[in-house]
Amino acid sequence: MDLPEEVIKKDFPGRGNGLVVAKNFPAYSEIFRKVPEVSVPDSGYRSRICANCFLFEPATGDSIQAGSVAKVFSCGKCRSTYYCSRECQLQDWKAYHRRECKILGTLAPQVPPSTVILLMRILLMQGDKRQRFYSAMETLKSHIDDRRKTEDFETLVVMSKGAKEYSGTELSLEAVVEMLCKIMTNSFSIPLPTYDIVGIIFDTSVSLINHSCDPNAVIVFDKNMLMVRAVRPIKKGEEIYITYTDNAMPMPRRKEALRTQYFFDCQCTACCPPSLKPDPRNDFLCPTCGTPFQPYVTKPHTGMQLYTDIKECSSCCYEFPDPPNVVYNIERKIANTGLAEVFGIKNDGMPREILSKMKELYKLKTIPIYRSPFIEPLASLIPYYIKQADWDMAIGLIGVEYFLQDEVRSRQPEYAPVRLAHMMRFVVVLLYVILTGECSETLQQYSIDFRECLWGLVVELERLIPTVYGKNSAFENHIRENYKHEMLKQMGPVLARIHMNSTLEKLGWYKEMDKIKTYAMNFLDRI
Ligand SMILES: C[S@@+](CC[C@H](N)C(=O)[O-])C[C@H]1O[C@@H](n2cnc3c(N)ncnc32)[C@H](O)[C@@H]1O
Repeated sequence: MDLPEEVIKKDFPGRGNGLVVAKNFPAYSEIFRKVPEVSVPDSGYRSRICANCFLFEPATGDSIQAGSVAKVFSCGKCRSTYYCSRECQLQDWKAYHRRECKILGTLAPQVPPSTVILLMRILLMQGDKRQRFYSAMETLKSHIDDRRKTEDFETLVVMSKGAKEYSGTELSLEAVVEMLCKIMTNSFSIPLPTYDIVGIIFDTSVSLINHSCDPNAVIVFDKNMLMVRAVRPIKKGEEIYITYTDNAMPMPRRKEALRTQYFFDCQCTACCPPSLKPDPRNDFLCPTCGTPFQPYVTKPHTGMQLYTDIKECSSCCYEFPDPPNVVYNIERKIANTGLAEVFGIKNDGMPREILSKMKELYKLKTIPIYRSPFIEPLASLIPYYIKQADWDMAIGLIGVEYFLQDEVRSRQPEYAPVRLAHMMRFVVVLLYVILTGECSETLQQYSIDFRECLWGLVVELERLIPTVYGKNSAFENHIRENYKHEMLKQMGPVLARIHMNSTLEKLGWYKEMDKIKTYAMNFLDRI
């Protein structure tokens, strides 16, 4: 474990070790950065990403497209590990690959799950590196006894058996299972700026960061460089918190996810605030007047005491049917749609099904569109409609995401990495619409100047990316070189000068974006 001197490991009763800062960090500053100790590309991306530096070019808002990654080539021996350069290949060979290459070659064309490869990389470590890593791992939580009680435990044992056999480790199966449990508790996924998850990392210092649903820090990657960055000011002596779950979910669902995946009952300031703070993630709406209400009790509670008693709307005095089960009934309706479990489109019929279920819930007028369970399903529809080149739908959904959901889902929307990913996707879609000239009559009625919208989004992205990723990140360079320069070139010298020397306000960007917002709001009633 190697920590910079500004960060100190500290034991906290109830949550184990955590990291605190030894000096003040202003908002949007970098707390520390490092190349993670062990990283492995996700199986789905293995042949399209460099296993050493995770080189990518975020060319679309949704997934890596052929041609968007600098050309990678496979290791000539195992043919299942890819690199962008001989230098990367050599570095990875020295660090890990020389010990796993033969094993992967024997298994090819099958590739073990990335968690198993990661486990093998740890089992195959040797010498000083092994000693240092294993002793840093010792105190990390495995939750093995909790995991033993879960349905998935058998799968973990099978995966451990595989890794033990392939690696030929002298460790007992029990020790390997415990190691896998530590990986499950302490590894993090690698998101591209587009929010595609392309791999996992395990790092004995980064894994010490504890969770809060109201985090003060975020982990981002610039290629394979991991950065822990403050999203608000963090005072000397304060603990660093990131979020482990989908932070757009309402409190009971976040708590459930943390309990089942990380085995703790979250008592953070968002789950048990010292004073009653409105949190839009927990909003329900009065179906008559639309006033939000917050039904969850905010003291440490058991499942039984989760709701406060809601009898009538505090604003219009509408009497809710069936008190005190109001919220329970709404939550049951949400659960019945299955929408909360939708994280991607798996078959052709699914988009229509998702849309009709969203409509069903939207019509109840009791759950606001800006919160879960509308967020994930809506996000998964966007790439589908982009692929269909259905711009009416794509722009409508992106508009809802950008104007209505992002403002609420991220506490500091301007500085949330996911918000930037959505802006990037917005850019890509507008570009398609402009290039193809395909714009339906419905969209035309709004007289939107898509070029102006696109220009403003690119300028905003260029301004915001350094606050999240630091200066000169691959993402920032990509936006500048592939979008901004190109747009300026296309405008010609006169227009380019006007745009470069003017504010977005003067250029009328906000007015044009408002037209898309209006379109998105009307779109909600139309679908
Ligand atoms: C990635 S580890 C964080 C480091 C950990 N505290 C340790 O000592 O190894 C995740 C585990 O830490 C604990 N943890 C993290 N955040 C917590 C929190 N807010 N409250 C209680 N326990 C927490 C849980 O046991 C969780 O499974």
